[in-house]
Amino acid sequence: MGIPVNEKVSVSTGDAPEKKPKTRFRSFQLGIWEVVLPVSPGWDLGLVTLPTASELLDYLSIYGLLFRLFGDIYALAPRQFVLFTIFEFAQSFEGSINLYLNSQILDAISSHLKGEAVVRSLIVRSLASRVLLALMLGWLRKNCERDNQVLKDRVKFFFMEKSMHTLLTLDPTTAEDPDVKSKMGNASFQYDNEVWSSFEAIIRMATALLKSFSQIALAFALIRQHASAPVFFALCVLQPLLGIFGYDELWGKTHIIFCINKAYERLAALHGFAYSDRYRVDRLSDGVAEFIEREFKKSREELGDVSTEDANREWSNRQSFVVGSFYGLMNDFPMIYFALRILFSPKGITFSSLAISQEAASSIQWTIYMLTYDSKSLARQLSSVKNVYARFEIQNKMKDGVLTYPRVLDESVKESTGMELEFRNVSFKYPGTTKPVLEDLSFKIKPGQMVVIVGVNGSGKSSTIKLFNRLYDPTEGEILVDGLPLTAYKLKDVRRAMAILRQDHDSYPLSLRLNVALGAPEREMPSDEEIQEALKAGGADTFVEKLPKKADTVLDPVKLSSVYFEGEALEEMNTMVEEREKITDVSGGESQRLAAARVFMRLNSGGIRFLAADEPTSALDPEGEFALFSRLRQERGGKTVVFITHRFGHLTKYADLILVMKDGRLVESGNHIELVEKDGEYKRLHDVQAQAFLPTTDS
Ligand SMILES: Nc1ncnc2c1ncn2[C@@H]1O[C@H](COP(=O)(O)OP(=O)(O)OP(=O)(O)O)[C@@H](O)[C@H]1O
Repeated sequence: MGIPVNEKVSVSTGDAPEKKPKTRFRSFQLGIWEVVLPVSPGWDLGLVTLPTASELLDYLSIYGLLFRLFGDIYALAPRQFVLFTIFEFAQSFEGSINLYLNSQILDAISSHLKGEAVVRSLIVRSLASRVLLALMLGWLRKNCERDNQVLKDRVKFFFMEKSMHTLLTLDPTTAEDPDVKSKMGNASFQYDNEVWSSFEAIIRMATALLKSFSQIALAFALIRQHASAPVFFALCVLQPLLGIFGYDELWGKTHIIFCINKAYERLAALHGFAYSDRYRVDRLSDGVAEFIEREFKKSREELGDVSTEDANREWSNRQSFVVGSFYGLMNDFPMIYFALRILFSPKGITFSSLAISQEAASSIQWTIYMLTYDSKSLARQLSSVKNVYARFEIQNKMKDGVLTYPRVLDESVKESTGMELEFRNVSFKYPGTTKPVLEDLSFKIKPGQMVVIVGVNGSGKSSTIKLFNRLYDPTEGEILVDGLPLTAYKLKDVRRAMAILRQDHDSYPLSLRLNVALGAPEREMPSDEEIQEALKAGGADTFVEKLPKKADTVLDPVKLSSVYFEGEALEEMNTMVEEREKITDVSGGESQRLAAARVFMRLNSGGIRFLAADEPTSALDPEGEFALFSRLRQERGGKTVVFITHRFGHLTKYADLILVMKDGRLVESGNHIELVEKDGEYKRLHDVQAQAFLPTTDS
């Protein structure tokens, strides 16, 4: 292991230096790359790093998890679990049985070569046993396949469902916590089965160990009469053992590789620009293509003959040829030893002892390699299992209330008049930020009122709406709903009584029908008529009608196809994939109409006492905007309604209350007439809009 040139050692400060132990890094230059590696507190042996005491303790706690893991998997499919484990362990004896049978055949061949009598039945029995064993294991393997698949899928979906449940119930503050984020990880639907991979790796390691030990034990039993056997074994394991100390590859280590050659970076960027579909139109305009070619040539010249070999290979190239040759020669030590024995002391060496020793020794070599390679990945996989289980323990930071909502204490009051909402000196900062986005906000919205919140960009309007349904809790102050603290109610109940059309709405990667049906998630699938009604109310019916699959269109289908193209069928196959996985583009306005349809579905499902619409018309044409506002206003009956809009001309004249926000504060409140008379922020915003419609005085 050579010490790299240009090595620098640095210490990371991290985000919270007082909490995390500081990591030391070493960095050095390899060709056009800078490689940064953490300096491990353990003893770095090249291929493996011996763990520190605290890491050892950590491993022990991880191994405690195995009982839970095995218990859970057993409970999911007891029969399949038992079959899988028995089969895997049974396979580990295959090697030793074969070794034993081989030794019998080799002994017979050896006797034959020495001109001694051969026991034919022994050879036949050994050969037949080998064939029988291969057939039996093949048959078992085939029959276990289905059971293994069942076990694997049950494990996959069990942990997937549990992880999804955690994810779906996280409040935004908890979800944004870096620790929670790292526990949740990035899941891929098709390939993510980390728990199964870990389980398989554990079993694989255990069976490999068993296999090697049984082979070694048998080999010793078979050749123990030869004094040379222990020396021979020692030579066989020398190579892999020394390999642990001397093997020095970059890929097995934690590292970052940065490119530090500006010309190479520019070449990569220009190449990306030339190949990306995204810039096709730009490339064709204004002579951009020639510019790219010219710059590419210039950067190529600037790069010169500097090696652009990847960093992993550059790393390996550093090893001296003497060390490399020595490791190569170590592979042949056993053979060299036998050759020398034949030259100087041939007594006791037989043909079969040589072959059996060689076979057992290669098994030891393989086990050592496997243990060194797999132990690292096993530790990683076990810590990912630990992560999976830690996910299920994540507690939401936001505490749920206990009161049901609505509080129908008086049975005579059946009809809802809407929700009463009061902010008392509310201030709010987003988690992880220092600047309050809302400051000392106090207002009261009476049941059934129609309220419009106005203010310039960034004044805090959307943040206020996020506090209404407890996406976040205020950092200071209190919000009351129907006279009681919002935090006292069951979150689910309060959210169920609200319909919110958010500004940053999105279309879901599901069919348009489901996009709308999700407005009323408690219900069974709504009928076609109900979906149509909601689409119509949201103004989305016309564009949905024009789509070939109408409400069954999936805007952005999940890509599960995998294709390998070769030869003439290429074009047709391309078309087949495109047809199946075609993305249906909708405009911003159409997507907004779809979100509105979802909210109408929610309103139609009943029980809604509060409706908020945060700039629901920003992408709509004026006609669409007017129609949507009119339909939303019609929904007022029995509800408190809050609108946020920059184009408030349609609305403020109907509003019972207008809240004017600026820099996170409430600067004015009242109705349209009162606020115009006040001649303040509202009047200013109002006049800017009115100005656009006045005749221009320019000549
Ligand atoms: N998730 C977030 N994390 C941190 N800061 C945020 C977050 N969302 C909004 N902000 C900040 O909070 C402030 C108020 O934003 P908010 O969206 O509430 O304003 P707004 O009045 O609705 O603006 P607009 O009219 O542009 O929609 C802004 O400075 C914004 O950058």
